[in-house]
Amino acid sequence: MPEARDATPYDALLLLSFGGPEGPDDVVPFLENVTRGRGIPTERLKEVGSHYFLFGGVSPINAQNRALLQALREDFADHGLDLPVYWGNRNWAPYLTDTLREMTADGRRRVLVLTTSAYASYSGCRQYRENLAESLAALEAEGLVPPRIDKLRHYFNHEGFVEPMTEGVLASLADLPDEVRDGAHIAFTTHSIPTAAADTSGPAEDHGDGGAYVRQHLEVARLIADAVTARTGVEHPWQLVYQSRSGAPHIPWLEPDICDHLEERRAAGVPAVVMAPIGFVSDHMEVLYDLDTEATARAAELGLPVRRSATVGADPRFAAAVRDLVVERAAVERGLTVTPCALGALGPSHNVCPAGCCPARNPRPAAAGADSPYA
Ligand SMILES: CC1=C(CCC(=O)O)c2cc3nc(cc4[nH]c(cc5[nH]c(cc1n2)c(C)c5CCC(=O)O)c(CCC(=O)O)c4C)C(CCC(=O)O)=C3C
Ligand SMILES: [Fe+2]
Repeated sequence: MPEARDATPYDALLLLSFGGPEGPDDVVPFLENVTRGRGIPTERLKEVGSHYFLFGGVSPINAQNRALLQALREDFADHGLDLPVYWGNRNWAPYLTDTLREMTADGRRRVLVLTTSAYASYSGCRQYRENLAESLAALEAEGLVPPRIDKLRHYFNHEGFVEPMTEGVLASLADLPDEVRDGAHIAFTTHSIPTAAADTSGPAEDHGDGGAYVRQHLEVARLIADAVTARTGVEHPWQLVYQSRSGAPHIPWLEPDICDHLEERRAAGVPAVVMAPIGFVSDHMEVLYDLDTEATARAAELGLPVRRSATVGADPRFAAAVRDLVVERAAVERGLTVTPCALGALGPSHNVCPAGCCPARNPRPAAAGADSPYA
């Protein structure tokens, strides 16, 4: 980790997230924003809308991003890192374009972006880069000169991301009844995506066989499982499984689904399961509905004790990891040699997405990468 608390040449950090509805009237317009031009069946949209209505039309994601924003500001202030932090979303207020307009008005010229997605994939990386390009184009059309934008590298294997989740799994195991704890299976979960998108995730050399998306998740699962064994002396069997599938049924998505997996593990005689949502940065709707509501009800029907472990959310260790990533990248941009933090075997992810990284089905301009039309 570079010692200097120096973010030069950057003059701001932008937290870029998904956004979510904040009341019943927001749900339908929010879903329209999410699904514009993506061909999601109406039935699926009604179903997902009902998940939000079950929680009063409020997604927890915005409150969680506000908490993360606060944790980042506190961490930066406590460690003498003088860098303002802004927040903008893809699908709901505060909208990315509005935030970038404000940053331009504040005189920010060199911005670093943190997305609330730790892994490579079209949905978790390039789509955010496309959103940035759209917003930059919109501001230019207003006659403004927006800042130059870079994106932080994927942080799935950063210790400040892995450690709080390891602790979460340990807490879930401790919370299980004594007689089933040592035999518990760990189901690491992430968002299902089309297998075609998984196979082309990450840079071209990672394509095929689930791509960088599956490989990065398998690595985080292994790191957590090994750390759990190191702490408890018990080797828990584990598997990477998927959740929150959408899209048309005839298109293959990553499987198995968590609910089918619970059923299959139950039939195999597993006494308990910890569901660890390593694919997500906070306890948003995917976690509260798909795991805490749907999968937990399925487990109850099966008579299978389950616990769901915590995501990193606004954990101070995650905020410290972001500071580390900012200082590291700033040093790289200044031409210094750094030792990036990366647990496990995959090594630190690239700083700049190469051309052809997580390609879109319908190519659109994307900022903050080697193929960016912006400086
Ligand atoms: C990889 C991935 C992440 C993790 C990385 C990241 O965090 O970015 C993620 C996160 C999230 N996804 C979210 C919500 C939704 N995702 C949808 C649809 C889709 N997600 C996809 C992938 C991902 N999604 C895909 C391939 C689709 C199909 C349509 C398309 O190709 O775009 C839909 C439409 C309805 C449906 O079909 O489910 C909704 C409402 C929320 C907000 C939750 C809240 O409100 O608390 C969050 C954090
Ligand atoms: Fe999603």
